[in-house]
Amino acid sequence: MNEFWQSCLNHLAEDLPPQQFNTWIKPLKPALDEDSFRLLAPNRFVLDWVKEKFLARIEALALAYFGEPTEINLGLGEPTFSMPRSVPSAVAAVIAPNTSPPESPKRLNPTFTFDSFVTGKANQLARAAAIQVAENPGTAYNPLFIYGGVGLGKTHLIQAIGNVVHTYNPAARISYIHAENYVSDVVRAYRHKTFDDFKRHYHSLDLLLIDDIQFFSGKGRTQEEFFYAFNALIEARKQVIITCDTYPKEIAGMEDRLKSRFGWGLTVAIEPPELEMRVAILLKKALAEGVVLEENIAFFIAKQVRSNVRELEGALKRVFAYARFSARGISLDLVKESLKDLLAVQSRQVSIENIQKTVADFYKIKVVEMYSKKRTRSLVRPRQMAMSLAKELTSLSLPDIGDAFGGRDHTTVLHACRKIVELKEQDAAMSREYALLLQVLTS
Ligand SMILES: Nc1ncnc2c1ncn2[C@@H]1O[C@H](COP(=O)(O)OP(=O)(O)OP(=O)(O)O)[C@@H](O)[C@H]1O
Repeated sequence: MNEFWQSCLNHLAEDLPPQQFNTWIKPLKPALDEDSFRLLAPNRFVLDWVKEKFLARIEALALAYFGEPTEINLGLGEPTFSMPRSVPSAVAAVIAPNTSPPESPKRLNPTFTFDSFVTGKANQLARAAAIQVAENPGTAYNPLFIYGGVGLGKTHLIQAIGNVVHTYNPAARISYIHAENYVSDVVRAYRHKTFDDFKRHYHSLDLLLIDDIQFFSGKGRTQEEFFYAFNALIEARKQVIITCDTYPKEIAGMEDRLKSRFGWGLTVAIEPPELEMRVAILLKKALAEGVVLEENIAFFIAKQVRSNVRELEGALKRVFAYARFSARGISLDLVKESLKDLLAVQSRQVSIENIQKTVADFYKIKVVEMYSKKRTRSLVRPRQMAMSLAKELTSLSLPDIGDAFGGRDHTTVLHACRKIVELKEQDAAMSREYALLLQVLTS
């Protein structure tokens, strides 16, 4: 069985993107039973995810290996994460009660909760990981690193963790800090020679939530201080949660030793919400203001505002304000009037030509190659990406899109859209590229 698992690991390491392999497959440990083959996951979160996404694949590998169907059972067992040597293994730690009086959670917004956070495909993994960490601070995933574009809910999610931890343990020392403020704290400590106080504060926390860490870029002294604080907290099994606009390895101007540490725990992405999720967010936000929004109106707004949730909220606020000032009810006409400027900008920006140009620039190919008949791999993928973005961002039909790509058939466009959905699910890099292009085109 051990030999099978080794061969299975080899296959999966080749098939899966490294991030997925390291997060989901590597922590599994084979357990030999009399008459069945069991894999032990370190926690329920990993167990459920593996069951849903990878079990069928592992069973297919078992069939190929043993030449007969082999049932694989999944169970819970000891974590097998290989943690850095200086870090104690992550087992059942709870936040230790403090001896000195608790600080109230710094700058936590009480409305940022898991309940008020709408879930969809774009953020379900990040939310599940956040819940896991909130329930097991310091032991589930440390650090938890959440990345994604602006206004997609990173701050909301990490503050929701802070709020849960505070509710479970009001004595926990929790600090939420935006990276820019952390930089200011370092500068202040430097000027007033108060690094001892600075260290005492940051090294004694139970939960550090640090937002938008890309702001540390190029700031050597800040990075050095953060390195010490990070090590001290992780070694003491205190939870660190970080958000960033990009994947750890891609943060420009960040020391390598920090980038590698950011990947020690779990790294999860938040992507721009899909249409139905945007509608759900609008309905929920409206309800929070005491307004029951009609679905067709929510769909209309959600179709126009695609870039991020902050903009979606902004559009909704504008509609509400317009309705109040003009003392009218919320109708489709009123929405169109109130969002007039925004709609004009959107329709100017997201033309199919714009999409083709942007995608061609991104992949460093010529725009004419979007229409050409050549089918080399280096052209096919960008073309499929552009078709899929055109489907999402314009109201053009499949045949119209096919026409705009050198007179291709609508089935080619459909195939492209499906292929991109599939690739986004399998390949983290692809998914990031898509999110990035979406954001560039709609911001
Ligand atoms: N899934 C969601 N459900 C409900 N509200 C959301 C969701 N995602 C984001 N929001 C709301 O959108 C607004 C912007 O979110 P937030 O500030 O968390 O984004 P961010 O990713 O941290 O952005 P930035 O990178 O600019 O800091 C907030 O008001 C937040 O409550």
